[in-house]
Amino acid sequence: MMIETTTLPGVLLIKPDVFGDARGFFLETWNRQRYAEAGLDKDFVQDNVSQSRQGILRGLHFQNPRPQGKLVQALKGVVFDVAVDIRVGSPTFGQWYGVTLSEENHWQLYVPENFAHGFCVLSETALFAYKCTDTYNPSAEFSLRWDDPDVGIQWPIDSPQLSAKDQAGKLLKEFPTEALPVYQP
Ligand SMILES: Cc1cn([C@H]2C[C@H](O)[C@@H](COP(=O)(O)OP(=O)(O)O[C@H]3O[C@H](C)C(=O)[C@H](O)[C@H]3O)O2)c(=O)[nH]c1=O
Repeated sequence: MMIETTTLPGVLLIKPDVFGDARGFFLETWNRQRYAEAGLDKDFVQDNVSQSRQGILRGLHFQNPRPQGKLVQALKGVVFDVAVDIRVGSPTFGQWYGVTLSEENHWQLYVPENFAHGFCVLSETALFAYKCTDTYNPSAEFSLRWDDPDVGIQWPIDSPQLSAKDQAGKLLKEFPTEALPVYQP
Protein backbone atom coordinates (compact mmCIF):
# COMPACT_ATOMS: atom_id res chain seq x y z
CA MET A 1 0.00 0.00 0.00
CA MET A 2 1.31 3.43 -0.91
CA ILE A 3 0.27 6.74 0.68
CA GLU A 4 1.12 9.75 -1.49
CA THR A 5 1.01 13.43 -0.64
CA THR A 6 -0.97 15.67 -2.98
CA THR A 7 -0.79 19.29 -4.09
CA LEU A 8 -2.84 20.13 -0.97
CA PRO A 9 -0.78 19.52 2.22
CA GLY A 10 -2.63 17.11 4.50
CA VAL A 11 -4.74 15.57 1.74
CA LEU A 12 -3.40 12.07 1.08
CA LEU A 13 -3.95 9.65 -1.80
CA ILE A 14 -3.86 6.01 -0.73
CA LYS A 15 -3.20 3.24 -3.27
CA PRO A 16 -3.95 -0.11 -1.55
CA ASP A 17 -2.34 -3.42 -2.58
CA VAL A 18 -4.87 -5.45 -4.56
CA PHE A 19 -4.56 -9.25 -4.60
CA GLY A 20 -6.18 -10.69 -7.70
CA ASP A 21 -6.69 -14.34 -8.51
CA ALA A 22 -8.96 -16.55 -10.57
CA ARG A 23 -11.84 -15.82 -8.11
CA GLY A 24 -11.57 -12.04 -8.27
CA PHE A 25 -9.64 -9.77 -5.89
CA PHE A 26 -8.95 -8.99 -2.24
CA LEU A 27 -7.67 -5.78 -0.63
CA GLU A 28 -7.43 -4.33 2.82
CA THR A 29 -9.32 -0.99 2.91
CA TRP A 30 -8.22 -0.08 6.45
CA ASN A 31 -5.53 -1.31 8.84
CA ARG A 32 -4.82 0.95 11.81
CA GLN A 33 -1.14 0.02 12.22
CA ARG A 34 -0.26 -0.36 8.54
CA TYR A 35 -1.85 3.00 7.62
CA ALA A 36 -0.14 4.73 10.58
CA GLU A 37 3.23 3.34 9.53
CA ALA A 38 2.58 4.61 5.98
CA GLY A 39 1.62 8.11 7.20
CA LEU A 40 -2.10 8.12 8.16
CA ASP A 41 -2.13 7.88 11.95
CA LYS A 42 -5.85 8.36 12.62
CA ASP A 43 -8.72 6.72 14.47
CA PHE A 44 -12.18 6.53 12.88
CA VAL A 45 -15.46 6.35 14.76
CA GLN A 46 -18.13 6.26 12.02
CA ASP A 47 -18.48 4.47 8.68
CA ASN A 48 -20.83 5.75 5.98
CA VAL A 49 -22.09 4.42 2.66
CA SER A 50 -24.05 6.38 0.06
CA GLN A 51 -25.30 5.37 -3.39
CA SER A 52 -25.85 7.93 -6.11
CA ARG A 53 -26.78 8.02 -9.80
CA GLN A 54 -24.71 9.56 -12.60
CA GLY A 55 -24.64 13.37 -12.48
CA ILE A 56 -25.28 13.60 -8.73
CA LEU A 57 -22.94 15.88 -6.76
CA ARG A 58 -22.87 15.58 -2.96
CA GLY A 59 -21.18 18.42 -1.10
CA LEU A 60 -19.13 20.24 -0.48
CA HIS A 61 -19.64 19.71 3.24
CA PHE A 62 -17.77 20.39 6.44
CA GLN A 63 -18.59 20.31 10.14
CA ASN A 64 -17.51 23.14 12.42
CA PRO A 65 -17.15 22.49 15.33
CA ARG A 66 -16.58 18.74 15.49
CA PRO A 67 -14.74 18.55 12.13
CA GLN A 68 -14.52 15.13 10.46
CA GLY A 69 -11.47 13.70 8.79
CA LYS A 70 -12.71 11.33 6.03
CA LEU A 71 -11.12 8.30 4.36
CA VAL A 72 -13.22 7.95 1.22
CA GLN A 73 -13.44 5.41 -1.62
CA ALA A 74 -15.69 4.25 -4.43
CA LEU A 75 -16.66 0.60 -3.88
CA LYS A 76 -18.63 0.54 -7.14
CA GLY A 77 -18.58 2.97 -10.05
CA VAL A 78 -16.49 6.10 -10.65
CA VAL A 79 -16.51 9.43 -8.79
CA PHE A 80 -14.53 12.64 -8.98
CA ASP A 81 -13.68 13.45 -5.37
CA VAL A 82 -12.66 16.92 -4.14
CA ALA A 83 -11.20 18.42 -0.98
CA VAL A 84 -11.05 22.20 -0.36
CA ASP A 85 -8.90 23.91 2.27
CA ILE A 86 -11.29 26.25 4.16
CA ARG A 87 -9.00 27.02 7.13
CA VAL A 88 -8.74 30.77 7.64
CA GLY A 89 -5.08 31.77 7.54
CA SER A 90 -3.95 28.63 5.72
CA PRO A 91 -1.32 29.15 3.00
CA THR A 92 -3.58 27.04 0.75
CA PHE A 93 -6.88 28.65 1.84
CA GLY A 94 -9.51 28.25 -0.90
CA GLN A 95 -7.39 25.78 -2.87
CA TRP A 96 -8.77 22.42 -4.01
CA TYR A 97 -7.52 18.97 -4.93
CA GLY A 98 -9.52 16.48 -6.97
CA VAL A 99 -8.98 12.88 -8.03
CA THR A 100 -10.94 10.12 -9.74
CA LEU A 101 -11.72 7.25 -7.37
CA SER A 102 -13.17 4.07 -8.83
CA GLU A 103 -13.89 0.40 -8.34
CA GLU A 104 -11.08 -0.15 -10.85
CA ASN A 105 -8.27 1.83 -9.19
CA HIS A 106 -9.45 1.12 -5.58
CA TRP A 107 -7.81 4.38 -4.59
CA GLN A 108 -8.76 6.12 -1.33
CA LEU A 109 -8.48 9.81 -0.47
CA TYR A 110 -7.92 11.12 3.04
CA VAL A 111 -9.66 14.48 3.51
CA PRO A 112 -8.40 16.04 6.76
CA GLU A 113 -10.52 17.69 9.42
CA ASN A 114 -11.44 21.28 8.51
CA PHE A 115 -11.46 20.66 4.77
CA ALA A 116 -14.69 20.73 2.76
CA HIS A 117 -15.45 17.50 0.90
CA GLY A 118 -17.62 16.61 -2.05
CA PHE A 119 -17.84 14.31 -5.06
CA CYS A 120 -19.72 13.89 -8.29
CA VAL A 121 -20.69 10.60 -9.93
CA LEU A 122 -19.31 9.78 -13.38
CA SER A 123 -20.63 6.21 -13.76
CA GLU A 124 -24.24 5.04 -14.05
CA THR A 125 -24.28 4.61 -10.28
CA ALA A 126 -21.64 4.80 -7.56
CA LEU A 127 -21.44 3.18 -4.14
CA PHE A 128 -19.35 5.50 -1.96
CA ALA A 129 -17.94 4.41 1.39
CA TYR A 130 -16.01 6.41 3.95
CA LYS A 131 -14.70 6.42 7.49
CA CYS A 132 -14.96 9.53 9.68
CA THR A 133 -12.81 10.69 12.60
CA ASP A 134 -15.85 12.18 14.39
CA THR A 135 -19.55 11.49 14.38
CA TYR A 136 -22.25 13.28 12.42
CA ASN A 137 -23.32 16.59 13.92
CA PRO A 138 -25.98 18.07 11.60
CA SER A 139 -26.25 21.32 13.55
CA ALA A 140 -22.57 21.92 12.82
CA GLU A 141 -22.67 20.99 9.13
CA PHE A 142 -22.29 23.55 6.33
CA SER A 143 -22.39 23.43 2.53
CA LEU A 144 -19.85 25.22 0.35
CA ARG A 145 -21.14 25.92 -3.20
CA TRP A 146 -19.78 23.38 -5.70
CA ASP A 147 -19.28 26.12 -8.29
CA ASP A 148 -17.70 28.81 -6.12
CA PRO A 149 -15.69 30.85 -8.65
CA ASP A 150 -13.15 31.81 -5.99
CA VAL A 151 -12.36 28.11 -5.49
CA GLY A 152 -12.66 27.25 -9.18
CA ILE A 153 -13.05 23.47 -8.99
CA GLN A 154 -12.71 21.90 -12.45
CA TRP A 155 -15.56 19.39 -12.14
CA PRO A 156 -15.74 16.89 -15.02
CA ILE A 157 -19.52 17.38 -15.29
CA ASP A 158 -21.82 20.35 -15.91
CA SER A 159 -25.13 21.15 -14.16
CA PRO A 160 -25.03 18.37 -11.55
CA GLN A 161 -28.06 17.27 -9.53
CA LEU A 162 -27.81 18.64 -5.97
CA SER A 163 -29.79 18.22 -2.76
CA ALA A 164 -31.80 21.24 -1.63
CA LYS A 165 -29.23 21.75 1.10
CA ASP A 166 -26.39 21.88 -1.43
CA GLN A 167 -28.38 24.13 -3.77
CA ALA A 168 -28.52 26.53 -0.82
CA GLY A 169 -24.77 26.27 -0.23
CA LYS A 170 -22.73 29.39 0.42
CA LEU A 171 -19.77 30.85 -1.42
CA LEU A 172 -16.59 30.76 0.67
CA LYS A 173 -16.66 34.55 0.96
CA GLU A 174 -20.28 34.45 2.25
CA PHE A 175 -19.40 32.48 5.39
CA PRO A 176 -18.98 34.63 8.50
CA THR A 177 -15.32 34.30 9.53
CA GLU A 178 -16.33 32.62 12.78
CA ALA A 179 -18.11 29.87 10.82
CA LEU A 180 -14.88 28.77 9.19
CA PRO A 181 -12.12 26.81 10.98
CA VAL A 182 -8.84 28.54 11.75
CA TYR A 183 -5.55 27.20 10.38
CA GLN A 184 -3.34 25.66 13.09
CA PRO A 185 0.21 25.43 11.70
C1 LIG B 1 -23.86 12.67 6.53
C2 LIG B 1 -24.91 11.93 7.30
C3 LIG B 1 -26.23 11.98 6.94
N1 LIG B 1 -27.15 11.30 7.67
C4 LIG B 1 -28.56 11.37 7.23
C5 LIG B 1 -29.12 12.77 7.23
C6 LIG B 1 -30.05 12.79 6.07
O1 LIG B 1 -31.36 12.38 6.47
C7 LIG B 1 -29.50 11.74 5.11
C8 LIG B 1 -28.77 12.33 3.94
O2 LIG B 1 -27.83 13.27 4.46
P1 LIG B 1 -27.06 14.24 3.49
O3 LIG B 1 -28.01 14.77 2.44
O4 LIG B 1 -26.32 15.25 4.33
O5 LIG B 1 -26.05 13.23 2.80
P2 LIG B 1 -24.84 13.67 1.84
O6 LIG B 1 -25.25 14.80 0.96
O7 LIG B 1 -24.34 12.43 1.22
O8 LIG B 1 -23.76 14.23 2.85
C9 LIG B 1 -22.44 13.74 2.88
O9 LIG B 1 -21.86 14.16 1.70
C10 LIG B 1 -20.56 14.68 1.70
C11 LIG B 1 -19.88 14.19 0.46
C12 LIG B 1 -19.75 14.46 2.89
O10 LIG B 1 -18.52 14.50 2.85
C13 LIG B 1 -20.39 14.29 4.18
O11 LIG B 1 -19.92 13.10 4.79
C14 LIG B 1 -21.85 14.25 4.17
O12 LIG B 1 -22.27 15.57 4.38
O13 LIG B 1 -28.60 10.94 5.89
C15 LIG B 1 -26.83 10.56 8.78
O14 LIG B 1 -27.70 9.96 9.44
N2 LIG B 1 -25.52 10.51 9.16
C16 LIG B 1 -24.54 11.17 8.46
O15 LIG B 1 -23.36 11.07 8.84
